[in-house]
Amino acid sequence: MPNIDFRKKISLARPRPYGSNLQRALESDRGRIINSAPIRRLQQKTQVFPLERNSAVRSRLTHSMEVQQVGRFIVHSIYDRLSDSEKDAYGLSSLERAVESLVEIACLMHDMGNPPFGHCGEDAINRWFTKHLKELAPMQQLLTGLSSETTDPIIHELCHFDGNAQAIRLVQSLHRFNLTYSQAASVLKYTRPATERTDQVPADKNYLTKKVGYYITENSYVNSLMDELEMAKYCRHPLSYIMEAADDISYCLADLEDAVEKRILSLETLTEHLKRTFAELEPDNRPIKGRHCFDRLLDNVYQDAQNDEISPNHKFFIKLRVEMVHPLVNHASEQFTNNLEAVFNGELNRALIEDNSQFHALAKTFKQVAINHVFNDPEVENLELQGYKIIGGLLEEYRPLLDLDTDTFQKIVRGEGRKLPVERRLFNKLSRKHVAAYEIALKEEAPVTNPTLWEFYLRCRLLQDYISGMTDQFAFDEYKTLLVSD
Ligand SMILES: Nc1nc2c(ncn2[C@H]2C[C@H](O)[C@@H](COP(=O)(O)OP(=O)(O)OP(=O)(O)O)O2)c(=O)[nH]1
Ligand SMILES: [Mg+2]
Repeated sequence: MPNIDFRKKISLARPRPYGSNLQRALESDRGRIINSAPIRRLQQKTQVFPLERNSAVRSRLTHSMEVQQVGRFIVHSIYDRLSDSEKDAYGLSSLERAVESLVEIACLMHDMGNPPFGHCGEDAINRWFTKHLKELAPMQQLLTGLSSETTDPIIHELCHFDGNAQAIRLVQSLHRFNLTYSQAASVLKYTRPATERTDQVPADKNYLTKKVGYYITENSYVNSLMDELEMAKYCRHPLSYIMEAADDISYCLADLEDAVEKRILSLETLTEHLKRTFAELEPDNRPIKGRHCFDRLLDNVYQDAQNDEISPNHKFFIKLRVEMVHPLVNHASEQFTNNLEAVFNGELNRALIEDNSQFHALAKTFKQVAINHVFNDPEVENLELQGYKIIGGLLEEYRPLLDLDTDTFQKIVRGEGRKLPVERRLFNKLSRKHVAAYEIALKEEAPVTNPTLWEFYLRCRLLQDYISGMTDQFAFDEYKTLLVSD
């Protein structure tokens, strides 16, 4: 019998403990997240289409609500799969409500740290830092005085901004939500510190560490969380697999629905692309467990939709979702229970639905069609180029703050920057919350021995906090404002 007890992974423990009732503790986690500004900001952040005005097209918020629904469905499906004696044996019997709540809120939170303009926003921040970090005056000085062993990890981290790591930073350092460790761990998809490169990680953990998981500023928080929940190095919390599967299942269909809504694809061309892509991945075109084969299923969905006089597009996706979500959710839950020990230990080195099965091919088909026929649409790419320009342009505008030496910057922080009119005004535009996090981190014990390097690192993080916290529209407006005043 494997040594699995989910009560070790789902508990009341949190940084500042209180209360003794798990359900109440999780209700409080829900309340804090649902009522938080980072969640509200998701309504104006890109899922796929930057600066989208059509509100029928998904934003990060509406996407996250759909992920929440799929996550909940997977939890129910897992519970349906387990017998009472298995639930008892794994410590899951009395935890169904807790698991459901943890997964739902993890799903709602999963993109909380994403910057404006989606993927290209992350990339734009990293491009700017990769290109300019070593040119900034304090960094130039540090590079001449310190060994590369000291500076390389910091440089690596600052050039790898990541939405997932930023979410953990929001939870702990920027908002101090004091969530249960179980809730926070459910969103922690990767547990590689951002100071480490991928080639420093064991090969059997390559998937679990493919992206950075957390920054140095959250290092001690993540260490406590991992200790508390008995998570081994580079391993995950079991519930994060469910959140990840829910995200994968949700967006693979939704991105295509949005593309049809935006008339990037018609139903006819979409159907053809889907058939062709699936045939390349699964040439034998076997029936999907308990259903028709994919081609026939698509034809049926398409024909049915044509009979709808009001909205064939809407009907097409309702039917397609019914046909696809059920098998994919079943598959995710089956993978969860079939690999229970590896999932419990957080060492399953892949996503639940990525197992080279027919279901994996289905999800891959949808994603591939989006990559080949949606993400490269000229309108999308033009908007993304604007996104790059806006993020890069904003960082360039704020660059004077990063070129100051520590003492001069500290003067501005203390309100003594009269002789630095531009820098002082730029500083005043930053969020007070972000500045407070910078000041608090400076007062606490530094995980980096050189105080100048640590201060400069925190200042870069402050700028990344500010830029990544913007919505698409705010970033655009801010860029226009600063450009006009140039
Ligand atoms: N416009 C556009 N959207 C993309 C591209 N690649 C992926 N997407 C969309 C597909 C999904 O709706 C969404 C997934 O975004 P995330 O940033 O959350 O990435 P994912 O969850 O796959 O990875 P991660 O959370 O970083 O492990 O972004 C792209 O090249 N262009
Ligand atoms: Mg994501």
